[in-house]
Amino acid sequence: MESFSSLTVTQRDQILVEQQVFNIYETFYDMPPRSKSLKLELQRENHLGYLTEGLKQLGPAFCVLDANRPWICYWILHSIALMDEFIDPELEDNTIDFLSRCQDPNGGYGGGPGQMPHLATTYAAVNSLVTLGGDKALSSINREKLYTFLWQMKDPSGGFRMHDGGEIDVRACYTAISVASLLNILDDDLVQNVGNYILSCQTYEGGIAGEPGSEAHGGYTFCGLATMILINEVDRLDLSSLIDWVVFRQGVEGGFQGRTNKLVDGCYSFWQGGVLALLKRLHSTKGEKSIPLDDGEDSGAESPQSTASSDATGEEGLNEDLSQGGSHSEHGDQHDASCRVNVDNIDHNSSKMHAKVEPPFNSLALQQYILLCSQEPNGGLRDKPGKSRDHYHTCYCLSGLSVCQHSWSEDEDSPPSPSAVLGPYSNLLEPIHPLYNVVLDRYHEAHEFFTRS
Ligand SMILES: CC(C)=CCC/C(C)=C/CC/C(C)=C/COP(=O)(O)OP(=O)(O)O
Ligand SMILES: [Zn+2]
Repeated sequence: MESFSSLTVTQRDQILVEQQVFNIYETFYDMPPRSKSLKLELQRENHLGYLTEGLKQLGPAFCVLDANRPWICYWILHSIALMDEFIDPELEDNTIDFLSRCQDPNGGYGGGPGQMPHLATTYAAVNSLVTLGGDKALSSINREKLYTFLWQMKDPSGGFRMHDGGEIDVRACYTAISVASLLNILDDDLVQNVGNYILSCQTYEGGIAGEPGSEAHGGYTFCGLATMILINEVDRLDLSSLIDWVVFRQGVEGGFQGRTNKLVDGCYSFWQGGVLALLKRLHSTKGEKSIPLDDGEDSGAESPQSTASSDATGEEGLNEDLSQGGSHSEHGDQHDASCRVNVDNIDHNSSKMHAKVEPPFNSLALQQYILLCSQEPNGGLRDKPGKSRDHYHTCYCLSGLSVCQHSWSEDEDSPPSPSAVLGPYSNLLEPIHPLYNVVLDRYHEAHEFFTRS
């Protein structure tokens, strides 16, 4: 990690970088000989073409039985939004109508029209509509019925089921809490005991598993950490071992693996990179509020819990407390409200607002993996060379790229410095809200809409 951290990638170094990555692939994965036409440039036009074609296929002519169509909408729409592009108004209207037909009359969204509502497709549909933005999309969500659906999915143990009679896991907790937070319908009843469930899934390795007793995995670690932040109970996790676990998931190729001893994969650029972005924001927020980090001295600062409760509705953007999501006061007694977060592994020097924070992983090496190994020059992104592109990997590779570019700026209100962006500066994507993975300005619009309506 040390020698990777000291790498600087300039135009002059580009050929060396390509050689390095492809030597690794030839050696370890027996990939085809290195291509001469590799570029560190994001192939925006080609990605846009691939994504727009995919969205058109969801229209009335779509006849394949598929239980994932709101996901396909989200992966495509979010990827397009990350590139600061828009779809044409007719396609937008068709997409809103299509998602409305996936909405169950009793609340929540199914995988297609007439299918039973499911938490994962509900999350995907809501994020899609937030990404489209505008009154028609946002007001198409029946929030009252959606709340009823979320409540029906709540298990007496505290966790959530993915669907009626379905499995209880960390994904279900995240999708339920994320949707409720984004739509401003999160309350103490939904939050009750979720924290205990997530806590029971943190493993001896430090990452979070899908269910108690399973193996820590990047996807679930993102879901678990984001949920704990949204319900304002993040201090209950062992954040020190969590960050250790996630930074050691970056491989020599620059990409992240999802779990110990598995291959790197482009989609973990977001699941693992997003965890690091959340921890960074959490740390900055705590720094801004002078919460003691590691010295054991009482600064007289408010506890994270009391701070978040008082801020619950009035905050804005990434400078807001990441735990703005809901009402938490009744459950504050479930854990020690004065407990201190041991986040000293994140950055020893950043108790000051806007202190420069170096990423605790090699951000340029990850961008290099995304651009050189995951990017298909003809459009779309993939797990790794030798695999085919798909909309899921396109979405999460681009989300991970955005997180790399934006999350470690000195001043979060200004664009990142060119040194944070690998390749031409035109590679810069839109910033996201890391708790929901929607583009930040779309989040702001939705936040404003659901606060007033
Ligand atoms: C919001 C939401 C629904 C999030 C889902 C999070 C997510 C990606 C969970 C991971 C699921 C999982 C165990 C994959 C392992 O697949 P694998 O064995 O094929 O891959 P691996 O070898 O990389 O572990
Ligand atoms: Zn993947």
